[in-house]
Amino acid sequence: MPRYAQLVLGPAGSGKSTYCSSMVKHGEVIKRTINVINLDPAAEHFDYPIFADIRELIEIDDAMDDQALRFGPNGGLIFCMEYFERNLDWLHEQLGDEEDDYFLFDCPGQIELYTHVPVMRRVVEQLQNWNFRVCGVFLVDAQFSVEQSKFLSGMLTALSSMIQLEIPFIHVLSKVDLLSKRDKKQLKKFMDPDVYQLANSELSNTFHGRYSQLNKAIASVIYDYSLVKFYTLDMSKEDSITNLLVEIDLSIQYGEDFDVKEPKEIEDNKQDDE
Ligand SMILES: Nc1nc2c(ncn2[C@@H]2O[C@H](COP(=O)(O)OP(=O)(O)OP(=O)(O)O)[C@@H](O)[C@H]2O)c(=O)[nH]1
Ligand SMILES: [Mg+2]
Repeated sequence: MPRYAQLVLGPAGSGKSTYCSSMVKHGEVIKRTINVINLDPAAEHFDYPIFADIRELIEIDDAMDDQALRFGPNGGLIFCMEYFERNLDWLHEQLGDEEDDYFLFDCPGQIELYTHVPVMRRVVEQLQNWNFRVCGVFLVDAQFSVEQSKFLSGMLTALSSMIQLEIPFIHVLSKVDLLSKRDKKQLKKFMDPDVYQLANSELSNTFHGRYSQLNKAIASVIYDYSLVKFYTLDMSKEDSITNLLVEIDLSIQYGEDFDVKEPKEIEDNKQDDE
């Protein structure tokens, strides 16, 4: 039987840890045990119970305080993640070997880890070798996505991570509860976007004329892949989390291998007949 994992990715502050905590709470409501593993060596506070924590293996201060290494925060993070990559046995041990387990990996916010450093790719490959079905949940703060050019930029980052990791991706615009009515309306237009139309809608004075050519060229890359579609997430609404989890479950075929359980009444009737 497979196990399931969501890699929770996205830029710094996009709401990854908050998402993990909300998913754990939602899991309690729907009677699904969801375990969270912290993969951020620089993380400090958690609102969720930690199943395993990379900081037990290595933490950011180990790389920054070491007199021989003397890394800053970003170099230190890459060093820690490369150390983690060389010690994936630690992760294997933490994961144990229960069937049907469901894990969320709360990842660091440094975007280069998904776009061009191979660490996360190796983690994905290893999880797949351990019989995990893995999907990426890529969060982008909705507040930075209500302008066309910023939305395109978010899409591009998501797309390059998706290409690098080669797993099903669910793209999420987070923190929708913080948007004004007007911004929510604007965002709706982007949800299943015609990217050409998006790029064309920039203003057309001289600067914007050239800028819009660039946006159009970028839009055509996204359109050619036709892979990036965003879902919105409003943590204040249970439906929003429910709908998102349905999409994620579909992407990793969660539950497809479960035994079909008969409704309790049918089982009780059967027992009565015997
Ligand atoms: N209103 C609102 N605030 C949110 C939401 N998600 C996250 N936040 C807030 O945004 C800030 C950053 O959230 P985190 O969950 O720590 O973001 P992160 O992506 O884990 O950040 P890093 O791990 O530092 O990259 C916190 O102050 C959260 O309370 C949301 O859906 N709604
Ligand atoms: Mg976090």
